[in-house]
Amino acid sequence: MSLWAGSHRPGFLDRAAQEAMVAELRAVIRVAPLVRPVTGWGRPMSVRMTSAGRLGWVIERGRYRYSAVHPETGKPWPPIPDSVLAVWRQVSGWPEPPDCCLINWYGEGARMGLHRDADEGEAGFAAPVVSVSLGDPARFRMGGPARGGPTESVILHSGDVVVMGGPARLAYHGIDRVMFGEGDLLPGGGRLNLTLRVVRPD
Ligand SMILES: O=C(O)CCC(=O)C(=O)O
Ligand SMILES: [Fe+2]
Repeated sequence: MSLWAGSHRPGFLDRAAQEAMVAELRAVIRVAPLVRPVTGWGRPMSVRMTSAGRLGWVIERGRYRYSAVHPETGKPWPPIPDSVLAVWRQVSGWPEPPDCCLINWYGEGARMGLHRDADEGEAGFAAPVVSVSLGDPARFRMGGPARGGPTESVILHSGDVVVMGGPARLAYHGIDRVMFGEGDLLPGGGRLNLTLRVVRPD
């Protein structure tokens, strides 16, 4: 059976809900600016990132980790917007709120290579990762638990929600490409993606 069964919720957010969420995210980004993390290989990622919540995901001197403060401002992350927490409550099936809302910004040409979300600790893996897409459509690729296994892809549109839980929680996934400028939610084009995670470092 496909890992996709039941996990992709196309059109979960209507246009008004998407616009309201973007306004809340812009307020977050004003306080916690987007940064371009540099990988362990010394290469800047094409995606720009920031976070909301108790913890944010950062790369510090090539090491991936969760931090209580923004890497440039040194300040705590802003709270996760209510509209985002509402999505988590509706789809996660998890009794507690997420600790981290990672905010990814894809400009023209940005992509994300196949990876697993694997920095949340064993207890964190028990909860699903919930992803929200806003703006331009993108080709999302998902495989299995092993690198190099078979993959399938799907186009994620603005307002779509994906739940990566159970056997899919530690599956490889990534963004092949963004159809830059094909959406009409964000003036000037681009894609915002949110991933909500429960983080319980071992
Ligand atoms: O942009 C996406 O849809 C996926 C983002 C992602 O996999 C991540 O931030 O870990
Ligand atoms: Fe991911």
